[in-house]
Amino acid sequence: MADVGVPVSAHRDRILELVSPLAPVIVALGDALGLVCAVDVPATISLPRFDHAAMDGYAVRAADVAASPVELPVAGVVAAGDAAQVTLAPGTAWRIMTGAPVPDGADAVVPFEWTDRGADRVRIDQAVPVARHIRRTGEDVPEGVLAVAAGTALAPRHLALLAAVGVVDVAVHPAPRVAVIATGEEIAGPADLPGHVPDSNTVALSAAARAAGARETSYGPVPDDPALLLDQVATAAEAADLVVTTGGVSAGDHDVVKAALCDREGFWFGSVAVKPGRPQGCGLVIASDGRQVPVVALPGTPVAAYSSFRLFAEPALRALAGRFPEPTGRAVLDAEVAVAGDRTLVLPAAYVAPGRVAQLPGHVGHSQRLLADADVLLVLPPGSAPLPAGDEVGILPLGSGDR
Ligand SMILES: Nc1nc2c(c(=O)[nH]1)N[C@H]1C(S)=C(S)[C@@H](COP(=O)(O)OP(=O)(O)OC[C@H]3O[C@@H](n4cnc5c(N)ncnc54)[C@H](O)[C@@H]3O)O[C@H]1N2
Ligand code: MOO
Repeated sequence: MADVGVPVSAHRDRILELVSPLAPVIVALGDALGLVCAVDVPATISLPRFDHAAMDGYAVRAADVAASPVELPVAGVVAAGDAAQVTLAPGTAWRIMTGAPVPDGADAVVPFEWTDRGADRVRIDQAVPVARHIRRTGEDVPEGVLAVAAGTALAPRHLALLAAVGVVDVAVHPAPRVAVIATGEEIAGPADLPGHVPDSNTVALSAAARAAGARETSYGPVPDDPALLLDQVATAAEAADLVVTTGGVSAGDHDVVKAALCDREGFWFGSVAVKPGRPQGCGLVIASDGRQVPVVALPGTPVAAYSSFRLFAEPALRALAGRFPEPTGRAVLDAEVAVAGDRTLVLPAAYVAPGRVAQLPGHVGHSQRLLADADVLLVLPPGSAPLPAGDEVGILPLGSGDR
């Protein structure tokens, strides 16, 4: 009887042990989207940078307008961008624009709507409390205080905050470089030969790598020649942080990846208790600059290749990019689902309502059609009893367009 294999989590952990976050690089904010901040970043200037008006109106002393309506002489106009710091004499007002520095001595801004908008003198119809419509220096983020913490995956809102606190570049873990190598005589040979199979794995895994935030390069496909495969892996490792192969890992006479790498120190090939995707492998090769480059060897069967990429290669990419831990998606089953005995079962499913999923009908093991139609992959742990409707299960989201 076939070996059931090691649990999915054990194989993922074996791969994660081969991986550590890539050394930080400094990039301009404009190039940092999606990358993970490698260090705590403090504010280099306060936000706001100076006390400024939050409304167009008149800067006053609140005490001078307490008995409104009152009329005050207008000393002049301050606009956003004015460099000179002006002073408010008691019993006067400065006409002030949103974003302009508040004159020394002023402690409130009266919006235009509560005045007659006068130029030389202004009638103020309503009293304002001290501090009204003034944004104080550093009230959002004081200079020197943490703005974005190490480990943050930089989204547009983080980049905006960093820019606002005077940061122009940031130390990040770079996007990992992934090399994808498909294998197999039927993939590598001339397309017009009978028996040729289009290389869908290179397309799928390159795109999945990009969707996971990596930069991908594809090599091959490589025919069933172990020496050629070793060459290609070595070439790929020179310019990659992770090498992913597909095919050639099971028990056939021409299983080229296994044949080329299984005797290498530190490589493991064997069965993982998951359906699809049982035959798997992993290990490290050394690049000429001394870098240890992890190799994740996935099965060739296209649905198994894709789901195994999500289960085993994507966590490695996240770890290289400094992202921990893996987010775990959950959804509720809308209908009963049979499980796979002693293996984890990965099944294409669709949302029937927000947060509720159902297995796609017509599942026949390795359907690329169902994978394309699905919204999520259910990840159902080993077990014997079917999972009833209403159970919460783990999912790998597939998304619309981003996965
Ligand atoms: N005697 C056994 N046979 C098989 C076992 C086993 O345990 N004992 N495992 C089966 C399972 S499960 C899987 S999954 C496959 C995996 O085999 P390989 O990783 O060696 O993959 P290949 O044999 O190279 O290809 C399998 C299948 O996928 C097609 N393929 C491969 N690469 C691509 C590609 N780039 N694009 C599109 N399609 C691809 C290939 O033509 C084959 O049809 O082994 C089972 N056998
Ligand atoms: O385990 Mo394989 O990937 O099912 O066919």
